[in-house]
Amino acid sequence: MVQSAVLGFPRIGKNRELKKATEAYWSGKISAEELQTSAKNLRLDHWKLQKDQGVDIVPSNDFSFYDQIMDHSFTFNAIPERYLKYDLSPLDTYFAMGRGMQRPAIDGKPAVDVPSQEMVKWFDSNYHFLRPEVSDKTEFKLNSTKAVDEFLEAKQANIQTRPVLVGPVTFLYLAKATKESSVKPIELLPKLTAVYVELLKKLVEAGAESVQIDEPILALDLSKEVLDSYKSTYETLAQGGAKLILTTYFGPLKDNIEVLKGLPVAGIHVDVCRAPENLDAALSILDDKQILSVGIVSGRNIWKTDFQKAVAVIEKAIAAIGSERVIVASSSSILHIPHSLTGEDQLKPEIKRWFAFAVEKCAELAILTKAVNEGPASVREELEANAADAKARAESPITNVKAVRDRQAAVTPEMHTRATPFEKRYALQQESLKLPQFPTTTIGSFPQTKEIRVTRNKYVKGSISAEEYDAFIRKEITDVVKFQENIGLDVLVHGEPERNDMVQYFGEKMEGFVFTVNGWVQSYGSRCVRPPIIVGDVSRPGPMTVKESAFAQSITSKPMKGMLTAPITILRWSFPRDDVEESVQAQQIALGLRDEVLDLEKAGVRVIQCDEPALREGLPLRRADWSQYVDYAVKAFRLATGGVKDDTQIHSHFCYSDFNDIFDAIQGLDADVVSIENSKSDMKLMSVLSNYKSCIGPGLFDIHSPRVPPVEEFKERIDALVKSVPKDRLWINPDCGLKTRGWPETTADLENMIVATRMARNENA
Ligand code: MET
Ligand SMILES: [Zn+2]
Repeated sequence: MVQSAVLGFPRIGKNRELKKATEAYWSGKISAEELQTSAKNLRLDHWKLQKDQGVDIVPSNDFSFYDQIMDHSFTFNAIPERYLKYDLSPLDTYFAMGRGMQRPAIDGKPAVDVPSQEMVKWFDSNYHFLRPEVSDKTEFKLNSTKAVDEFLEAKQANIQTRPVLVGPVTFLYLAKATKESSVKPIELLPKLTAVYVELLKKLVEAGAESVQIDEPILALDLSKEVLDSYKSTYETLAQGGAKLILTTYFGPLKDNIEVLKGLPVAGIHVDVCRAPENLDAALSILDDKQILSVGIVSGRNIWKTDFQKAVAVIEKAIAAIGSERVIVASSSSILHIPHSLTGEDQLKPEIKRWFAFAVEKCAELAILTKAVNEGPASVREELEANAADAKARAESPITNVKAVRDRQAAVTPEMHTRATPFEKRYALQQESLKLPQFPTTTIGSFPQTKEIRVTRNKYVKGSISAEEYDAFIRKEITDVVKFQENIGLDVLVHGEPERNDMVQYFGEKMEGFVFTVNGWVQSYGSRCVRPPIIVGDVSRPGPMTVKESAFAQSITSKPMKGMLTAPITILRWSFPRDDVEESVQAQQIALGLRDEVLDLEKAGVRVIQCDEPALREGLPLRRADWSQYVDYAVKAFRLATGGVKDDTQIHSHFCYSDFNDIFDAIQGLDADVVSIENSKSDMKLMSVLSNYKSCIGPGLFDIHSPRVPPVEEFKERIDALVKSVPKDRLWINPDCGLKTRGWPETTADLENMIVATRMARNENA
């Protein structure tokens, strides 16, 4: 009999209960015991929920208070010394690793001041993990029995679970060596694997019938050294006596499949949503007993699974190896999708029927499994309903809008190109904008005060009128403009007070998007996001930002920068469609933005910024796929911005990433000025900066921190930059928008930045 399996369930809870409980604990409102109790209740709820939907194999140890990788660092005692010296409780040590800790001395306990571990994106998802830190001094040992405890907790509730562990090769591959250590993390595999064996033995003793061991790095380009390590590592792991299901996801295994051949594991899981070819690849290397777990229900998007296609794939696996050896599974953990569709009553029924969130995906797994075990007749109604939903979606007018498609068909290469090369048009812009050397600017948003949020909520709820809200926004803009004039910034912004979020704001103004009320997904720790969903062809019915930007420009003689979110960021921070290529969706968004850019220009806005912070994260996992992505991403930006006059200045902005990999792409955008987050990266951008051909503003202060750098520090940074960037190409700005900061530090930061800039101008005139 085929069995169904979920690889990991969203842990934050239907109404973000976990977020609320952990934040309450952090602020001292509830005790550690109360926090543990609510976590335990959530775990139990989630196991029951999955069982109730009919899932056979449900995961345990997929729960985490902060991040699953950090749980492994903690479990295996990869805890950097700096977190141990304060004698914190284990739970507080753990949270300190995740979010840092700063508190004054109290009751004879010393003051604590320790930053968090480094946070990194989980492959190409929007989930973030805390990068493990190891050194030759790391003493791997079992520091926590979380995996065993959670297994037993479920068992006590009469639920047999399959514990999830992140595999040792993936763990060390994602780790970094501590500053003091020169060890290559992967060299520590033998030591770490020995402790995994101990843990596996404990799980077997506790009654675990099999263990899911995740090795997602197998979807990456790997060195021979890493690939070779699989054999010895898994031979050692076999001593643990557990039936291991080696689990891969997020992409094609390609040649990496070879290292799985002959490994002493009970089975292999592959993602056939992202890479259908994984099915044949896996079938070709299994021995005659190994299980194949077929990841056919996507853990990465919110679309209903096409049952007809899915059944055909599963049947193929059954035909090859027999139903006893096939598992029907989610492609990856489903933590990347919202909890459930229940309560999303604002969604039009004709659109809601296209979606399946986590709970609904569990039901899908059960239906598919029944279909292959008992025959299609056993779930006829479900199969028919699913086919009808798919048909309705394919035929829906919103998924194929003629006007949008016609416009796409008429896009010409010239539309991606500014009329005049940078050198020449920049001279014209200088003439018209009359900016000093080292022009100063900000990235767009100013502090989103409580008053702004409260007033916006009132407007959304209808308790104030559109006129009252407009007047409020105008006053906010006026204040921010005056502030910038007073402290002496050169290129001003309107401050973005009208925006809830840089993607949602545009989604709401365009056709083709829908929004959930409760579709939260964990991004990192207790932070959750609620991505818009792209459901149809995207277009822009009318101006989105012109009113605010034109007003802001009308009250100052300084240049006002119009502020837009660029195509890839809108696409990446939404749930994209799965029925149309992402390149097509990016182009649709770009055409809408193009109209906006031209309308801004018409309204007298001479500087326009299109933020593309998500450009880096869209890079495919395999290098061979990069150029195709970069090509359409760059084209989308150029299509959005390429139609302006020579003396209209196009800016772009990048943050949250390591830019080395996309520096050519950034150059390819042909923007006149780019600002790049830089302050946290120890100015490591420096080496590439000198090669940049247009203007560049490396961020001068970290907007995530309330700390205000003194003037001297700003001056040092500017001096360092002047050495690598041509003097007439350097712009001065913060790392990113200021919306999460308060006014006092914003004022102090910007004042110091401007004083230092003036000093630098005097020295470099
Ligand atoms: C994450 S990038 C943010 C850019 C946006 N213009 C802001 O200033 O907030
Ligand atoms: Zn930013």
